[in-house]
Amino acid sequence: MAKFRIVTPAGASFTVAGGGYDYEMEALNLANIDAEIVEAPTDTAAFIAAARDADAIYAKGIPFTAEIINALDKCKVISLGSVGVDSVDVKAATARGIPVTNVPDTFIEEVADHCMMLLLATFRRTIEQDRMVREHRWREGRPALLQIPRLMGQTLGFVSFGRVARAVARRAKPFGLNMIAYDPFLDETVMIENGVIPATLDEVMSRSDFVSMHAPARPECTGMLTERHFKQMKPSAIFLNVGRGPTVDEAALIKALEQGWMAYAGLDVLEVEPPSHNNPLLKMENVILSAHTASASARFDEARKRRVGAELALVAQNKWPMSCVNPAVLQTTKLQRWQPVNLGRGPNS
Ligand SMILES: NC(=O)c1ccc[n+]([C@@H]2O[C@H](COP(=O)([O-])OP(=O)(O)OC[C@H]3O[C@@H](n4cnc5c(N)ncnc54)[C@H](O)[C@@H]3O)[C@@H](O)[C@H]2O)c1
Ligand SMILES: O=C(O)[C@H](O)COP(=O)(O)O
Repeated sequence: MAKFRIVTPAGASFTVAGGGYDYEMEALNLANIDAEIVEAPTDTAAFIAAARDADAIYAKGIPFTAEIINALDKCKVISLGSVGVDSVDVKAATARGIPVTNVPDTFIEEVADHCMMLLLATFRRTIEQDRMVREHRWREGRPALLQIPRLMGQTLGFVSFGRVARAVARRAKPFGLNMIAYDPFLDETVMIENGVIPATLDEVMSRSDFVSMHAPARPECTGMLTERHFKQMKPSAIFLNVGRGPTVDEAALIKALEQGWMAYAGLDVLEVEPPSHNNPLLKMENVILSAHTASASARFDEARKRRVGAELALVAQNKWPMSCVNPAVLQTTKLQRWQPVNLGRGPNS
């Protein structure tokens, strides 16, 4: 019998250490799948030539456009090792009846930790304090620090209240933060059960001391927060983003920080990554940045690779994958439903 052929872009290994160990292949081997993972050139034409007869695509490194997806003759699944599915044209995959999988549960806790780190570091002015000591300006900045309010009783507002935001809310609760959230696709009872009061987007922007952005990079969320929204913020408020850069109009965010419409920002994600040398955010004192590394931990690389391997193994056995972002297509594939079934994050991810 022919091997189950998985095609992936060459050299697109993940940046955080996995020791180069083939966890995906181990997962496939454990399921007794006779599979091969073939690395294909990243140039579109060459990739298509190599991937045309693939049984599965392991998507990473390059954008999976409609051009690539429409050229796949017998692909049964496109699997991603990330939560965000913005690198795949899911609409095109759905039109071709190809399920797209992601890794929704593997590193939520790390991202939530990172968000809390940015919240505390921006609020308590960690970078300035560190610099003050190293530059022998012991307690020089103290008058400014004495303006910092008490964290307890401040309001944390979430834009989108998915898995990461809920994990942040669990961490923020013992700090005594009041919490509100805007999420048009989520049942309000989920917010209430998580200690968060449902609100409109305008209320989140205007009432929060921290606005934490978690919207997915769906086309309708691109540039979702604009100048109008930033103008609504309290001048003392802090903006956090561990979601996706393009969900924010970055020029408007820069203007807001320059004009004092808000006080500070903590950003793990940017509109263009890595940023250009002349991105003004890189020079701003009231910004803390990280390099889209919120998910990084010793566990994350292994966990997401094992999960990708498990999804590919299921499809190789003609079974439904566990986390499908376009679950409607499963009904039309030849893949079999099995128990327990988790339809994943559904159409709003
Ligand atoms: N910085 C990182 O390393 C990192 C790590 C993980 C996830 N992410 C990003 O964070 C995003 C959120 O992750 P998650 O695990 O919480 O996702 P999730 O799918 O659990 O939650 C997404 C939420 O967004 C809501 N939503 C959908 N469309 C919306 C809209 N138009 N307006 C407002 N809300 C809308 C959904 O109802 C859902 O509750 C991901 O899409 C991913 O891009 C970044
Ligand atoms: O969406 C995610 O899972 C994180 O942002 C990490 O994604 P990446 O590995 O594609 O950067």
